[in-house]
Amino acid sequence: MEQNKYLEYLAELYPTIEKASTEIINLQSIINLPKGTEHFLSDIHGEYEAFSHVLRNGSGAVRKKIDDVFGHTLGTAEKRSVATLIYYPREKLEQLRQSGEDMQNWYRVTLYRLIELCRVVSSKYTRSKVRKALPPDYAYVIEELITEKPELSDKEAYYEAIIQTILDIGRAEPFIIAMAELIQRLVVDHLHIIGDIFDRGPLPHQIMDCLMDYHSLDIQWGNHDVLWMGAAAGQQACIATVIRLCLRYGNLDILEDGYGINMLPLVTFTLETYVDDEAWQFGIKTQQEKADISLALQQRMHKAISVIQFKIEGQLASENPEFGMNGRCLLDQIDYETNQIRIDGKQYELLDGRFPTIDPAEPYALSEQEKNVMERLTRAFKNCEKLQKHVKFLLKKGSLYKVYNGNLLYHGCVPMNEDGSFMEVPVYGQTYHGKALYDVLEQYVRKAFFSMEEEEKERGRNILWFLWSAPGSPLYGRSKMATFERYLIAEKETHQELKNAYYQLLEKKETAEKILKEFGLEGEEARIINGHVPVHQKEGESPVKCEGKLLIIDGGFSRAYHRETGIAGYTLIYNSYGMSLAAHEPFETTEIAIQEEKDIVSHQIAVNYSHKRQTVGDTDNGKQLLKKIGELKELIGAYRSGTIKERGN
Ligand SMILES: O=P(O)(O)OC[C@H]1O[C@](O)(COP(=O)(O)O)[C@@H](O)[C@@H]1O
Ligand SMILES: [Mn+2]
Repeated sequence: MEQNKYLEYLAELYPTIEKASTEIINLQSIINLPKGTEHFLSDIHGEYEAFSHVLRNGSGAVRKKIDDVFGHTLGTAEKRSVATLIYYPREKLEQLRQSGEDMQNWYRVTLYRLIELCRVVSSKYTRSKVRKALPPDYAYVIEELITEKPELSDKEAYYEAIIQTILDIGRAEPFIIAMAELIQRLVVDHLHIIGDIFDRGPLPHQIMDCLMDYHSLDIQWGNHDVLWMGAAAGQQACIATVIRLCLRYGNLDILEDGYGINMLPLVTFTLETYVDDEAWQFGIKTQQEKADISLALQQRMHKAISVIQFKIEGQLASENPEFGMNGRCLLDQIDYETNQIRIDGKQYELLDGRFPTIDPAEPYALSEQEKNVMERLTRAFKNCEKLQKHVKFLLKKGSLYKVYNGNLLYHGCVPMNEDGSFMEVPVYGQTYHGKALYDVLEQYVRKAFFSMEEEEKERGRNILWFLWSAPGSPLYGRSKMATFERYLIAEKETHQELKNAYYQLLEKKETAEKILKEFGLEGEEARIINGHVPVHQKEGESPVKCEGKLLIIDGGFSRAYHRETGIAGYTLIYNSYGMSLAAHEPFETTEIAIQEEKDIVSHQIAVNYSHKRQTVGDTDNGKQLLKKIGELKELIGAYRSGTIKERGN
């Protein structure tokens, strides 16, 4: 009965045997095309320029196409020039014009080369998909140029006539730009962002704008992303932490200029409360003078907001004991007379004991002024249109994990015990592990934004904070976040954030197999793609774990971590021949990338490679299409057997 209803519904869309048959033929031809290229990036951390570069070069995928097409006919330098032109067409054209190049000749040669490339990169897609990707102004001409025309007897003359016209009417440059952008667009079919778009670097808002324009993507939230989502939802510990991190990295511009969130409430409060406090322990990492807020003042604001954060976090940790964050309740362990603190039974000297807003009798209570500051900031975050737009997008395209074409994608870990069993994590009165833990946490994230019940909304907001830094958080996966200790205690032993057992267990293949099974994946080809932890290439660490079943691709975009990792990091490409990791050199600036024609992909590591190309039929989308073909065949059967009548005229 149900099936019949479905066929009736399908009959509305394909009212005749002929229409249903045509659709089957169309779908079948898509299924036989090579699988589209997937591109995986993670841990971008506000580094817009480096991110944008890697997006443009497709982690080496554009260069690979250039090699395929121009193999021995172009030298390395020329290929590099073509690559830079495709990444930065406008800038490259400008540079050439100034260098005194014979432009007419260069236009002609370049147009031929780009057409050649466009033909190859578009051959993987159906005409209709390519058509949708074409820039409207040039759609018709480009389609003419890149489509094979066996019926033409003198193809050369035909193409030459079109190119000559483009040159004659002075449209070579916009045409070159359109072609370059089209190549970029077609080389990567789908993008995966495995978390941590925000914090540390200066331009996360521009990354978000760029992602919002991208043709096809999904996002697995990282702990830094949920932190910003929490702030947007009005969760005050998240708001304080977001501001603290912006101050720590000299990134107030993100808030003030990027999002238009005014820091005046915090500035006035700091000026009144921390007047003669140098706040030495709260230095700014990437020092940026701002016209209106001096470094000295930023440092004090940094202290002011940190103290607010410690207070709010202490309250939350004791109101939610099951979050396992009692270790964050440190303010009541301080002896305010002697400036000592007790942690795990040991006394430590505090590096800074001046806390003008802390009442030792009630150390977690915000002072009246602090309350006022937080109320104003909360309003500003909640009313910030741009931030709300970005977070809506994160909710729409994002999730805590994703199963895509046989791979499992997540930012942090699946919390485990040392014996390899999944860790039970309590969430509001019930415990969960593995996939169920991920699912319940994601539900709460969505409740924070969409629930109609204030209590559930509040729980959801607090889960965003939990996800940021709790030991049971799959996005964080460390025993504690030692923020207080790092600022205020010299002894390094207190700074230790122990990684969840997962990270040790990664050396064994069974770990990955167990996790994949938990998420419904099996077989040789299934893999976990993970972000979050930098790979220490300098010390010989490999991004390939669990005998190839798990790949850690911390993109290492974060400049602050280059010293530690030795290279900028890894990204991943999964095309129809298999998967390969791209290792990146640190990115300097866009200007240098253009001037010196630098690509920053240092080498590629094949993870698995096969000469038999995977087709769309092997992908999730392909399986859907195959299902649809099956249904259409049934529909045709129903037409033929007379159970369903053809309709229309
Ligand atoms: O380098 P910073 O700014 O001190 O940040 C360190 C903090 O960031 C964290 O590493 C979390 O960020 P990641 O998700 O990027 O690892 C914490 O574990 C640590 O306390
Ligand atoms: Mn992270």
